[in-house]
Amino acid sequence: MKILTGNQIGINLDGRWLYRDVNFEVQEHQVLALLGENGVGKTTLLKALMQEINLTEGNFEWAKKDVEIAYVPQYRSDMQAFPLNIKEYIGLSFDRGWRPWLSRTEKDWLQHIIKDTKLDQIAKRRIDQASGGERQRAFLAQALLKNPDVLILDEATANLDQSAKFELMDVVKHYRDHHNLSVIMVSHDLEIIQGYADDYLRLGPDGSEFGPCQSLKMREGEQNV
Ligand SMILES: Nc1ncnc2c1ncn2[C@@H]1O[C@H](COP(=O)(O)OP(=O)(O)OP(=O)(O)O)[C@@H](O)[C@H]1O
Repeated sequence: MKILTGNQIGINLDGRWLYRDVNFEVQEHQVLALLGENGVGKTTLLKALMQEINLTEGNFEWAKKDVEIAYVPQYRSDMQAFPLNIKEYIGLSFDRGWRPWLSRTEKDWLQHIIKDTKLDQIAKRRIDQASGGERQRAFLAQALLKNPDVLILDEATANLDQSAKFELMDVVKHYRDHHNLSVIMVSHDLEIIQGYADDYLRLGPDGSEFGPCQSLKMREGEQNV
C-alpha cells in the first residue's frame, strides 16, 4: 500500500529554485533512498516532509491522517557530557520524557526496543561513553520508540565504520520487515543504498529521477552517489 505521494514538488529558497516537478511514491515496508549532490536540497525536502518549511509548489499526499514521522540525524562525535544512561536516554523519547514511573506497557515497549537495537547488554552505560555505533543505535531506538509510520534517516550511517553502519541498517531492515514502517534515507553510500533501499529519488536542479534501485546507474565520474 502506498503511504506517501510527492506531486509536482518544487522548492524555491530566497528566489532560487532548488528543484521543480519532483514526483515520487513511498510504499509501506519500503525504503526510499534520497540522492543528489551536496547542496541540492535533500535535507530541505526532509524539512518540508516534517512540516518545518513549506513547499513552494506541489504537495505531499499521505494515505492516512496523523502520520507519525521519526527522524535520525547524522552521527556527531562532539557529544557533551550527558548524565543519563542509554536506557534513560532512549526513554526521553516518550511523549512526556523520561520518568521513573513509566507504565508497565511503556516499560515493556522500551525493553523491546532496547533489545531489538542490540543495546540490552549496555543499557546501563552512560550515553556519553557509548561508541559511535552504539550512540547511533540509541538515536535509532529513540525514533523507533515513537512507533513511527515513516522513519527518516539523514545520512545516519555517515561517519560510522563498516560494521557499525551495517548493524544500524540491519535493525532498520528488521523493523521495516516486521512493522508497518516506511523509510526515507539520505545517503551517499552506494553499498548501503544497494543493500537496503528499494527505490531511489535523485534530486537535481535540471531534473529529478525516481525509480527502482536496480535501475540506479552511477553517473560518469561519480565515486559514490
Ligand atoms: N533557510 C534557507 N534559506 C536559503 N537557503 C537555504 C536555506 N536552507 C538551506 N538553504 C540552501 O539550500 C541548499 C540546499 O540545502 P540542503 O541542506 O537541503 O542540501 P543537501 O542536499 O541536504 O546537502 P548535503 O548533501 O550537503 O547535506 C543549499 O544551497 C543551502 O545553502
